[in-house]
Amino acid sequence: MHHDLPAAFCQRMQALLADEFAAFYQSYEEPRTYGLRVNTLKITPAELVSLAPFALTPVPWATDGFYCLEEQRPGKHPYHAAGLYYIQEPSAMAAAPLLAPQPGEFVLDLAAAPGGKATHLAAFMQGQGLLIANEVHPARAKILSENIERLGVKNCIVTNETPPRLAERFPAFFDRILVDAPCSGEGMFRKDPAACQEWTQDAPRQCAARQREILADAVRMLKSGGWLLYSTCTFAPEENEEIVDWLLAAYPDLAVVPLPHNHGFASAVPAWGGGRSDLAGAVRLWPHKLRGEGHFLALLRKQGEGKGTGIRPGRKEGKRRADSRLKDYLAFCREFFTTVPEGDLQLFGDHLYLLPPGAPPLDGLKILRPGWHLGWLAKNRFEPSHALAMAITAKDVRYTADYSAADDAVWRYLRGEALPRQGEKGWTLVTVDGYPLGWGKQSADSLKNHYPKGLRWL
Ligand SMILES: C[S@@+](CC[C@H](N)C(=O)[O-])C[C@H]1O[C@@H](n2cnc3c(N)ncnc32)[C@H](O)[C@@H]1O
Repeated sequence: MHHDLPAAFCQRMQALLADEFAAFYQSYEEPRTYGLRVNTLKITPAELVSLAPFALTPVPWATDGFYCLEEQRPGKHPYHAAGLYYIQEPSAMAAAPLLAPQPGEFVLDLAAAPGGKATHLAAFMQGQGLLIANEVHPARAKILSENIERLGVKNCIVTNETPPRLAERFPAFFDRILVDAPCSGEGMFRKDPAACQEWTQDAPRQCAARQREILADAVRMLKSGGWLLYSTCTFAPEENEEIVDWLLAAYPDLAVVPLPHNHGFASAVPAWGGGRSDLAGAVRLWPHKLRGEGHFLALLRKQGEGKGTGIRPGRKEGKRRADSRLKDYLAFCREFFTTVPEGDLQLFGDHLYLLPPGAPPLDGLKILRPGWHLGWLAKNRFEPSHALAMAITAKDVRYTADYSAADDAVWRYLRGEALPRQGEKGWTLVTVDGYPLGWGKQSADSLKNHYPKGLRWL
C-alpha cells in the first residue's frame, strides 16, 4: 500500500473500484493539481492570461479556471491582492457552473468558508440578486468575509450561523442553494497530508450524520422549483450516493437533475447508494480520470411552480433616520467619485453599507457583513473602507495612483509603506496595472498608506 494512505481507506477503495483501483492508486504518485480561477467580476480570462506572468492552462469544466504552477506563487502576487483571481483546486471549480445561479436570484451557500465556491457563485450573479454566504465557524467566517471583500463582491451578506437558525429565518426563500458539506476529505489526501492523518475509518459515517442534518435545513430554505447542489471532496459512498438516496427518500418533492458526463466526469454509482437508477445523474470527479483532486456533485430540484413562500423583500425603518448622518458620505462622493455607488444605503452603528436589493431583515442573526461595506462615519468626515476600493474600478474615482506589478512601489504599498508622490490632495485609489489594490491619501508630497493593517505583507 502507498506509504501515506490509510490502509482501511485503500482496502475500501479497492473493494469499490476493483479493476480501476490500480489507476486510482497510481494517481497518488502524481503531484497534486493546482489552479486559479479568474474573478470575472473584475477581469476576463483572456485579459488575465495576457496580463499575468504565469503559465496558465484551461480547466475544461470551468471557462474561468486554469491550471497553474504552485512554484510560480500566484497567491503571492499583487494581482492576487487585487482580487483578480482565487486560488482554487480545479475539481472544486465544477460546482458553481453546475448550480449556475442567475443574476437577480436569491442564492445561499450554506457552508461557504473560505469562499472559493461562494465567490464563483457571485461571479455568475454579476452583482445582481442576493447571495448569502454562511459559515458556522467564526474564524473561518472571517476568512470568508475577507475573500468576499478581496474579490469585490457587492451583493453578498456574510453570516456566521448554524443551519437550523438560518432555516428558521428563511423558509422557502432561496432559488438556489449550495451545500458544499463538511466531509471526510478523502479528495484532499494529495493536497494536504494532514487530511490523511486526521482520517479515521469512522469519519464517513460521522460526517454523513452531520450532512443529513445540514441538508434537512437546506431543503427547508429552498423554494419550490428551486435547485440544490450537494457536493463533497470525498470518495466514501456513505457521504455521497447514500446521502442522495436518503434525500430522495426523505423528501419526495426532490428529484435528481442529471448532470452532463463531459470533461471526464463519471457517473455516480447507484449500487453504492441503494440502487435507485436516478443516482446515476450525480457525478464523480476521479483523480485518475481527469486533472483534479476529486469531487462528488449532485443537483436536485424541488418540484413545484417556483413560487417562494419566503419573506417578502423589504426591511424595517431606519433609513430615514440615517439620512441626516449621510452628509459626510455624500460630500466624500462629490469630492472623490465620478460614479456614485447606487442602491439602498444603511447605517449599522457608524458603519455604512449598501444592501443587496431584497435583503431580508437580519436582526438577531450573527452577521459579518450585511452587504457592501462602504466605510464609516468618523467625526465630521467619511472614511472609505477597503471593501469600497475593491469593488469599484479606476474609472469610478477622480484620483488614482497606478503602478505596474513590476514596480517596487506596489510591493511597498502592500507592506504598508507611504509612497513619495505628488498629486491632488485626498483619497486616491491605488491600482496595479489599472486594478484597485486599496486606498491611499495624498498629502503634499506623499501618499499615506491605507492598506488594511491585517492584510499587509510582512
Ligand atoms: C468543504 S468546506 C466548504 C468550502 C467552501 N465551500 C469553499 O469552496 O471554499 C465545509 C465547511 O462547512 C463548515 N461546517 C462544519 N460543520 C458545519 C455544520 N454543522 N453546518 C454547516 N457548516 C459546517 C466547515 O467549517 C467548513 O468551512
